[in-house]
Amino acid sequence: MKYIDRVLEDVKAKNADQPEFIQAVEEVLESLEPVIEAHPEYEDMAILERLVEPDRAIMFKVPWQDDQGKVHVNRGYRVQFSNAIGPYKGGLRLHPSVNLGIIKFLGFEQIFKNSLTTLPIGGAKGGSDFDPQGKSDNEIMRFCQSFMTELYRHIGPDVDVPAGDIGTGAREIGYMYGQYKRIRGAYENGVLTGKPLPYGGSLIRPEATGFGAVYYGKEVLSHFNDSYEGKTIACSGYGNVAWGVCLKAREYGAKVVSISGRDGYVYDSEGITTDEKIDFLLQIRGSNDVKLKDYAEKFGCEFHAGEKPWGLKVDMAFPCATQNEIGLEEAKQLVANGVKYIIEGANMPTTPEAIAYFLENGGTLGPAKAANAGGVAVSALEMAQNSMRYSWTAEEVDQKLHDIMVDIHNSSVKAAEKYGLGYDLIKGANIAGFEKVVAAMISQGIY
Ligand SMILES: NC(=O)C1=CN([C@@H]2O[C@H](COP(=O)(O)OP(=O)(O)OC[C@H]3O[C@@H](n4cnc5c(N)ncnc54)[C@H](OP(=O)(O)O)[C@@H]3O)[C@@H](O)[C@H]2O)C=CC1
Ligand SMILES: O=C(O)CCC(=O)C(=O)O
Repeated sequence: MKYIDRVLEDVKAKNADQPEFIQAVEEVLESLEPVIEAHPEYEDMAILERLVEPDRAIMFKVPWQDDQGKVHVNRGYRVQFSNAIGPYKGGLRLHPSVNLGIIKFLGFEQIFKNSLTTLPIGGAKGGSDFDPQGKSDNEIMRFCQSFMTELYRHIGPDVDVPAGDIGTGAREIGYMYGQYKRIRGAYENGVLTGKPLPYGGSLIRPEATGFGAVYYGKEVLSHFNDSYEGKTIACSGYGNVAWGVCLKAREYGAKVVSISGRDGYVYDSEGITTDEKIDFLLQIRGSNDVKLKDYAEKFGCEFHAGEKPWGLKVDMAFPCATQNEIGLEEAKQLVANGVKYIIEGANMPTTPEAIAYFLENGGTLGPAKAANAGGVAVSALEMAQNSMRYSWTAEEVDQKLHDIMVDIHNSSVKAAEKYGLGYDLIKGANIAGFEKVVAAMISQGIY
């Protein structure tokens, strides 16, 4: 049996209850086939076995008290995958669907994504099955404090640096940092990124993932002598990433016509292009009672309960909500409507069947680990600013982010071309991310 197949079989056997993790590993390993063929020595070094097994997976209880005095217990996770090229780095997801397999898939993806940024950050992810929706500010604070009361012993500015993800924004990071500082008795603000500005947050971090995805998309469009001008975009989610996409797409002359949540999607044929509309996304994200339906009512557009926006007739799709939100049926709808580009803002939003169908039918897909790497890239820039005890201007950070996204696109293209794969952004991103991590692993000896 071929090396890759043997490793994959082993991953499937050992992690049978973790379908998302298996899906992420399968995609990466399949991409690496030409690299493994060119480097038979990797088998003896067990490079793939060492990559698919996290350095450690920490699971802990998170007890917290609600406003009525009742105690609840959630499960917390931190999976530290690889610190070959820098401290472990990756977000914290707070969502009821969180389990070990989901955190492992996200942490595994993070190894290659972080490598692509060219910055010195390893791969990790964490979170909890706590649902912030419907909770008061005080309940969220008590949860975050309890979560950090265990997490603090596993992290540090040179050890592991968590950040936001679904359900974790600047407010949650602030509560967690306060607790970390209290326990450690040290300022150490480089221990978390995505902090609010007054104590070491970086300008452009909130915008970074969405801006980065649009910058990356611009490189893809340029490859086809195309541009954003006049394009319509179907976007999912209404959170941090979707908000950044709306802002930057407007600047480039494109318009986002949909946003979505778990209860359905809004179709705004005029485009989410005014400051009032874009700011309203922040209100939905930050409030417990403002909902997508309210957007539709306020701005006089359609709300489609229980549906996804992938049947809309648009030019581009930016999935910015969650994993596997575009399946085969949705890919067929996109192709039938003439959508040529999917740029993944969310992590692993497109299923393997959907990707295969979309590509076979002439579409181009910018994979998550490349397209949404802008968020973690600016997190690494936040770490750099914290170390220097200095802040760059918004223009400086934005320029660095832009250059990093161009570089991610170009290094993916180059890596695919090196192995005769043509313009293959998925395989190219996996190979480019892998090559740097493996070089570091080999030079550091077996561990
Ligand atoms: N924030 C960042 O810097 C980065 C984020 N990402 C990825 O981008 C995606 C969005 O993250 P972000 O914007 O930060 O998160 P937010 O919490 O700000 O927003 C999440 C959005 O996704 C929707 N969503 C979440 N789960 C589901 C679900 N099961 N079904 C339908 N909709 C869902 C939410 O709607 P509702 O509230 O109704 O569930 C909300 O609109 C995630 O995949 C994340 O991993 C990737 C790189 C960096
Ligand atoms: O900024 C970070 O460290 C994490 C971003 C993240 O969670 C992601 O890239 O998926």
